[in-house]
Amino acid sequence: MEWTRGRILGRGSTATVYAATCHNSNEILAVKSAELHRSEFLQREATIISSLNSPYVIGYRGSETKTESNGVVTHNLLMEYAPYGKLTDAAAKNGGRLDEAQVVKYTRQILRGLEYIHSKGIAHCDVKGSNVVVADKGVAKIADFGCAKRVDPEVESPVMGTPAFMAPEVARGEKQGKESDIWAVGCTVIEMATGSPPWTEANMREDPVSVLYRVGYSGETPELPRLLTKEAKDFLEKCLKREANERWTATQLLNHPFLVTKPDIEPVLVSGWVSCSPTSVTDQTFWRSVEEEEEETEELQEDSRDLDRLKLWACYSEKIGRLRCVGVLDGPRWDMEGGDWIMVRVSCEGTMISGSMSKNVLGNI
Ligand SMILES: Nc1ncnc2c1ncn2[C@@H]1O[C@H](COP(=O)(O)OP(=O)(O)OP(=O)(O)O)[C@@H](O)[C@H]1O
Repeated sequence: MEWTRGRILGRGSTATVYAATCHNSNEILAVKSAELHRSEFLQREATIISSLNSPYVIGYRGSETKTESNGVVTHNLLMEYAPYGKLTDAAAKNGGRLDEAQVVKYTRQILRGLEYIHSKGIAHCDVKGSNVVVADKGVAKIADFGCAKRVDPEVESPVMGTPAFMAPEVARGEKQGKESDIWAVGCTVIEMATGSPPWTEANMREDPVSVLYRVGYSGETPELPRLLTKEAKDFLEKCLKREANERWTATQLLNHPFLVTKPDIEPVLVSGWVSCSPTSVTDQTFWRSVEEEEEETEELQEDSRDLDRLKLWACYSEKIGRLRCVGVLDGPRWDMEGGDWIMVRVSCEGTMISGSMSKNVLGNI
């Protein structure tokens, strides 16, 4: 497919997402790109989303490896473009949090997406507000399948995701599946309703290792936002059961009174949401040359590399290093996206945190 790269829409821990136009159809696309030698997650994501087709999952438009004009070989995942950005942007534009009617609407759409994904035997493994995008007509769609995997109880696979959204069994490194996605839906509802992920007391915000310990071993469940109705709190309790097998499924939750008794509201699409995104291919101010972008990209990449190297590593290396020393963690990937919460992706053979040893290790931190 012939296409032209436009400006940067967003940057994740593994790739950069650009707007692009398709030459044949003039459709605006989102193209997620990574250098080929660092595109393992992107290629996995492409394989997974190419097998999916739902109005509540970001649409697949193709994937390819390409040599750019500067000689760099990139892998590119072409996707449907979501003009209203991330769900967390929607909350930010609404004063930091969404009202309950909006929470209901988006939760319903997220669960419809998850019901479909789960029916295909796939777990998303990183459900959170910043991995849900708002597409045409204000429809929320699940995006970023970089952590997703086929659920197979026979195959041991590393746990992934974002600490504040991890279910207890994931934080302990035991297993990760459809039930863990449901816990993350509960956390995402809290995030939409309050503007912050769960476990965000002042003294916990900066320390993902403490969050992992608390989620995994404290026996606590996240605090339910006081302002929510009784129905909403009951819904959250069904998501946030510490025992994975007691959690409701996506299908059951779609029939919970919190979601069935209220009609969908019309989306409130505040124009400010689209501050950096085109609404049509004729929005020429949006389309800057790739050269301009490349300059900016190089600068930003340099900045983010510095941030990665200096700040994140300095902050966390000591604690994480202690875990790595005992073979608990190997090669974690850190990302500060989503406020103060970092994403953990582990490329080791086993699990991230295993059983009682890590409990002791974490207990010493
Ligand atoms: N289809 C899309 N349409 C519009 N913007 C998008 C789209 N997909 C992603 N983005 C933007 O690009 C950003 C980065 O995308 P994404 O989260 O998929 O990258 P990532 O490298 O996998 O990030 P993460 O660190 O969360 O894994 C998003 O936060 C969002 O702002």
